[in-house]
Amino acid sequence: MQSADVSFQPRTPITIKLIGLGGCGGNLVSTLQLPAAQIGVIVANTDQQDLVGRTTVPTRILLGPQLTGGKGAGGHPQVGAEATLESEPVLAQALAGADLVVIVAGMGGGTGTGAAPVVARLARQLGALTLAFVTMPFQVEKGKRSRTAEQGLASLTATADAVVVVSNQKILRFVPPRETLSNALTYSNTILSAAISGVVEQLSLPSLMQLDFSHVRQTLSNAGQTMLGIGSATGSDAAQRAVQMALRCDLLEGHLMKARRLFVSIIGGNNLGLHDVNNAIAQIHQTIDNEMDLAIGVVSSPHQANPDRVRVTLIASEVDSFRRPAGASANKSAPRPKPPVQSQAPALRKYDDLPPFLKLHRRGSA
Ligand SMILES: Nc1nc2c(ncn2[C@@H]2O[C@H](COP(=O)(O)OP(=O)(O)OP(=O)(O)O)[C@@H](O)[C@H]2O)c(=O)[nH]1
Repeated sequence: MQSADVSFQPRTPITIKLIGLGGCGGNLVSTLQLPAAQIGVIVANTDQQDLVGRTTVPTRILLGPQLTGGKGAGGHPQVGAEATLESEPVLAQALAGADLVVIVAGMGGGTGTGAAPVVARLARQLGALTLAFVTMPFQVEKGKRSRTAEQGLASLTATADAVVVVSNQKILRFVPPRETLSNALTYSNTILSAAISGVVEQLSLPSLMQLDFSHVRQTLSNAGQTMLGIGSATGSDAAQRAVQMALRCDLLEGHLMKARRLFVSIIGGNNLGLHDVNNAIAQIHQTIDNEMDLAIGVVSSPHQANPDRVRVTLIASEVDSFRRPAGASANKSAPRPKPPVQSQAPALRKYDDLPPFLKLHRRGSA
């Protein structure tokens, strides 16, 4: 069993800019609880009313005032994209100096879908590692909205470094039949918020383990569409159980064993136990392929309300998803995955610490 050396390490601070696009993106970034001093939060929308009325984020950008007059994109991504191009100089100013740009948007409408690829291209041109967190629509929104969302996702995947997708429809499968649509949205927002803060907090707080930004950049740049796993637990072996949850997460689309790059964020409170973290990291090494490029970060967050809670976010990228020059073979350089290893770590004893959407699913499927 491999173990990890866990000790306090200094880290060069990086500049992070988080930008929420359209209604969904604006909602999400406005409600995230983040160590604000280190992170520049921006919301941008074609809808002036939304910008004025629904967020208190200080940096608000009206996209395409000449084109749309602040009246929204009317569900047309082409309008969202053109409005964003019109506002590119303002956006460039807001994003300047960022090492990491995190884009948040809902795919399927006009603004987020059209703006996200334009902002991703701009952020990369400015030299930032560019990650996008997006929702895909519910089936009830089907038809044009779904097609719009698929096209938007394809275009975003071609421009951002890495894209984390949370499908509203998939979340609905974990929600009891009588639950309201707005509660389903809350579940989806909880997952997205957990994933975003897992990355942003990890990279903005002092590190307990050596993880420099250049390694994160190497792991996530040109990663394409990724897999997401999240876990959360409290108690004496919280880190181990949270890691187990993330490794087995129902949200993971694809096979973790086929992943070639893996970013793992472990965030605890003031009571984070070093032996627990050490065992959790050993567990990750046991589960994944030795050839995988692995970037693990561990931080203890003073902002966390419960000092016993440990949160884990895992972003994995399969070799088939990497963006590569046309004509290059996907599997040529990929080492063969080793067969799954039977974990020697203790099995999950209870699911009480899981976020409710996963808890419901586990119970329902047991
Ligand atoms: N999880 C989650 N999804 C949302 C939320 N709001 C909207 N969505 C999803 O995101 C998609 C796009 O909606 P919006 O973000 O409101 O659209 P927009 O980008 O502002 O586009 P326009 O209104 O046409 O300018 C919707 O089809 C929903 O599936 C939210 O608060 N949470």
